[in-house]
This record gives sequence, structure tokens and C-alpha cells, in this order.
Amino acid sequence: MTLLRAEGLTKRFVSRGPLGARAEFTAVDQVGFEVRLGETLAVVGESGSGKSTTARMIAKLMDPSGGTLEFEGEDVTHARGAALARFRANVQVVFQDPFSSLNPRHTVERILMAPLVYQGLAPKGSRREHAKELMERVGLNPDHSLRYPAQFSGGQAQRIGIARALAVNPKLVICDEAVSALDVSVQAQVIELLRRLQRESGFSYVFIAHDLAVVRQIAHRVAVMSKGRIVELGPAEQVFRDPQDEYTRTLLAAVPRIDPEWDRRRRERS
Ligand SMILES: Nc1ncnc2c1ncn2[C@@H]1O[C@H](COP(=O)(O)OP(=O)(O)OP(=O)(O)O)[C@@H](O)[C@H]1O
Repeated sequence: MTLLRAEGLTKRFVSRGPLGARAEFTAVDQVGFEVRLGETLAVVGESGSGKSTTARMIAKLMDPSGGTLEFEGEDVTHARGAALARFRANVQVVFQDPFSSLNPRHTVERILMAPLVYQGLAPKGSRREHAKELMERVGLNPDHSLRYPAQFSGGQAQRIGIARALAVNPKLVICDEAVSALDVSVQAQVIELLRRLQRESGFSYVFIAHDLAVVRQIAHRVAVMSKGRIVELGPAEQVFRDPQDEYTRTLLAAVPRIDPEWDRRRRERS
């Protein structure tokens, strides 16, 4: 079942030169893909290829200059008000830097209760309990619910970001370079967590990343972006084994090989 469908999504930015000359730049150019229920679609590409701009458009954090976006068959391209609130309850984002996306003056409990309050979910008396459950689900100690983001490590803070995204029970979670800022060993733990949560709850991910070694561990399908366009899209295994596009081959050539022993153990566990 198709959850989200993007068709011809385009984003043009306008800038002014030193003499006031107007220059237009197309950051995302006619991008189209669908995200199916329960799958992970990775969007990969080098810096500046338009991945984050695409993520922002499909998360409805930025309006496209052209194209359409559908969620569960409903056109949400220009959704506002109640339709936008409904969309936000279904589609959540985990950002790259947990520390800048979590309010440093709020406790974890307050951070995790905020989406419940905003969406009117969970009766008032049970929100605190719900926040603690969310902490447990992402592998954090619920006794630390009154701590502030700065009292956690980078990996733990990203777990808070993930818990916040899960608070409203979304159908789609967009991870925008969600593990890029973490150390490799912490990255692997957070990816394991994301995979487990998907197994438990069956939601979909759009996983934006520049690191193909990371993508290989989580993606079911891969879209490769270059200069604002999708140059290749297919099942992860096929894209990694037999890339059709020259640019994909160049990207893959730059990926360090995954430790085969680690990969074998991971496959056994899943
Ligand atoms: N608000 C903006 N105004 C003007 N240009 C922008 C804006 N946001 C992004 N761009 C430009 O659009 C292009 C695509 O940027 P985007 O951040 O989507 O790429 P990316 O693939 O996510 O790269 P990175 O991994 O470095 O973030 C870049 O050339 C960028 O400079």
C-alpha cells in the first residue's frame, strides 16, 4: 500500500546578486517517488544534491515550487489547518542534530509530552506515564525523565528525538541525516533501534543520508539523487549489487566495505 507519493516535486530558490540581479536556482527538479507502508526508502546523494530540500518538502516544512504530494491518497500539497494537523500526526521528522532540535530548557518528560498535548492524544493524567514508556521503548532509563537534553550523550539525545517522533504514533518517520553526526558504534546502535521500532510498529521511514554504508544497513529501496534529480531508484540490493547509473557507481566506489562478520550477525538477529 502506498503511503506517500511525490510527483514532479520541484524547489527553486531565488537569490539576489551584488547588483540586485535576480538569480534562480533549481535545488530539486521534478522528483517523484512513492513510499510504501512498512518500508524504508533511503534517499542518498552527495552534499548539495537536494536531499534535505526534498525531505523538507515531503515533511511539509517547506512548500514546493511545483509538483504534488499525496498522503494516503489525499492531495496534501497545499494542506493547511486541520488537514495539515492530520498530516503532522502521521508524518514526523528526526533531524541530524538532536541538541539543536530539542529545547535545551525543557526536561525530556516535557519534550515528549508536548506532541501529545499538541495532538490532544493521551488523557492529561497519563501523559507523564506515556513519556516514560516512550523512553523505555527507545532504550533510555525512564528514571531520567526530569533531566535536560545537555545531560545526555549524542546517541542518547538522538534517542529522545526518535521518541518524540514516535509519541504521536506516526505512519511515516523522515530521518534527515539522523545518524550522521554520531560515532560509528553509536550509529550502529541507533540504526538497530530504528530497525527494531519498525519491526514492532510497522511504520515507514524515508531515510536521508549521504553515507551509503549506513543506508545499506537499513534501506529496502534506494533513490539516488544528483544535482536535484533522482538518477536511480530501485530495491536496495539491486542498486548496491548492480547500479545502472554512472553516478551511483561512483558513489558506491567511495564506500568502505562493511565488516562481513558484523553484517552476518546483524542478518541473523533480524
Ligand atoms: N534556503 C535556501 N536558499 C537557497 N539555496 C538553498 C537553500 N536551501 C538549500 N539550498 C541549495 O540547494 C541545494 C540543495 O541543498 P540540500 O541541502 O537540499 O542538499 P543536500 O543533498 O541535503 O546536501 P547536504 O547533505 O549538504 O545538506 C544546495 O546547492 C543548497 O545550497
